[in-house]
Amino acid sequence: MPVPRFKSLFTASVLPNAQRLGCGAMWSRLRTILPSPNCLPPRWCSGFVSRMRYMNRLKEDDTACLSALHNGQIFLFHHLSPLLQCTQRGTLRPAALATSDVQSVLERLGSDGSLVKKSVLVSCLEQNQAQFCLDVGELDQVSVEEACEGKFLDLRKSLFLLTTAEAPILAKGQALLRWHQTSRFCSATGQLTHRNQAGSQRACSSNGIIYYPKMSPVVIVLVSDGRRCLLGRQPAFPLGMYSALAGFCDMGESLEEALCREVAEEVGLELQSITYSSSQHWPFPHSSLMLGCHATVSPAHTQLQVDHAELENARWFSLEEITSALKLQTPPQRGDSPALWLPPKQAVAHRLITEWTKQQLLKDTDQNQRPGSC
Ligand SMILES: NC(=O)C1=CN([C@@H]2O[C@H](COP(=O)(O)OP(=O)(O)OC[C@H]3O[C@@H](n4cnc5c(N)ncnc54)[C@H](O)[C@@H]3O)[C@@H](O)[C@H]2O)C=CC1
Ligand SMILES: [Mg+2]
Repeated sequence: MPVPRFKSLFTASVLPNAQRLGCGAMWSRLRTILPSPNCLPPRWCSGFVSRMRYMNRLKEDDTACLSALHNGQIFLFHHLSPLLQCTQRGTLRPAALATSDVQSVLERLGSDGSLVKKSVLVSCLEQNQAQFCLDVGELDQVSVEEACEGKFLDLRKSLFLLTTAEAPILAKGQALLRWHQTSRFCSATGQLTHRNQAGSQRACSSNGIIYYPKMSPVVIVLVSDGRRCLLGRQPAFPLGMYSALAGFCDMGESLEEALCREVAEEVGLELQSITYSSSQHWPFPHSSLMLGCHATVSPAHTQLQVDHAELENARWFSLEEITSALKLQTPPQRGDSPALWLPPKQAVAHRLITEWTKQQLLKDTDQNQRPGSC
């Protein structure tokens, strides 16, 4: 049961006294917890080990990867926007097309057969059927859409709309495709680099230096004062949207140091305790590994000093405001009275907010059940 488990671990990390602590004392109280089971990859189902080892082999063996590509599936992109199809139930899903079908569409549209080889390996289904992503930006967008009965949609919009488990594959595929598009030259020699068949690395054609896809570590934290949680709003966010505070790690920083610095910089608060929740790959603006945490501040020190160069606004939200916002189905439109709109379900920020909400609701239930409470 993820909720009670989260609850016990979370409360274990909250400091018993609401006293302000220096960094030394705080570090000694930091705790790291495992993410709740539903955040773990599905490794309990049979075949996980064999699939992971198969994927690893495909990254090392170009011939095996090419053969896997011929028998695999491809998610198409057009200038980094994924191809989506409409299901019979009217929902959207990423178009996973058989490689042979993609090959015939490309040939019909006048492309030579070599384009398919530019696919990058992203995942593997049961029975070791490999999945790839391919950008067909050099072809006419509408012709590909018609031939594949789908639409290319901006990835950010796609992630808001998709509910399928394939959304992270699109995020990973886009990040990998973008990395290849922007890493064509060796930064040491200026010579062309060439990729392996899986697309998991590139090597300089002159001196053999190997480059791997880059990710930036980003910390994201939901700060609580025990009663309320703190959310911030950047000017570029959609109307009404507030999210957990986030920031890129500086070179040399630990997760905890980055969290404390970001919160101090953006809202002028000092953290008391930090609890790790879960992480997520996030393709924007380039490719980030989001490290999601909960943190507390002393209820006696909650006065915000918002850095308006970074945030348009930041404020404390009550449990009632958050539970109402979690129920909203459609985003506020211009002209509506400003309602709080939360990040999409696929975002780690959403997970942090729902975890905090469950935690607060359990706390309220516990308090109401205590002897003497009315
Ligand atoms: N998945 C989720 O739930 C959420 C994800 N995010 C992501 O977190 C990221 C970081 O949040 P911000 O508040 O924007 O970060 P931030 O508070 O560190 O500010 C961004 C600034 O940091 C600088 N910077 C330092 N290192 C950088 C790097 N490696 N790449 C790009 N800029 C760098 C740039 O000047 C940039 O303008 C955002 O790009 C956003 O996409 C943010 C909120 C929710
Ligand atoms: Mg920030």
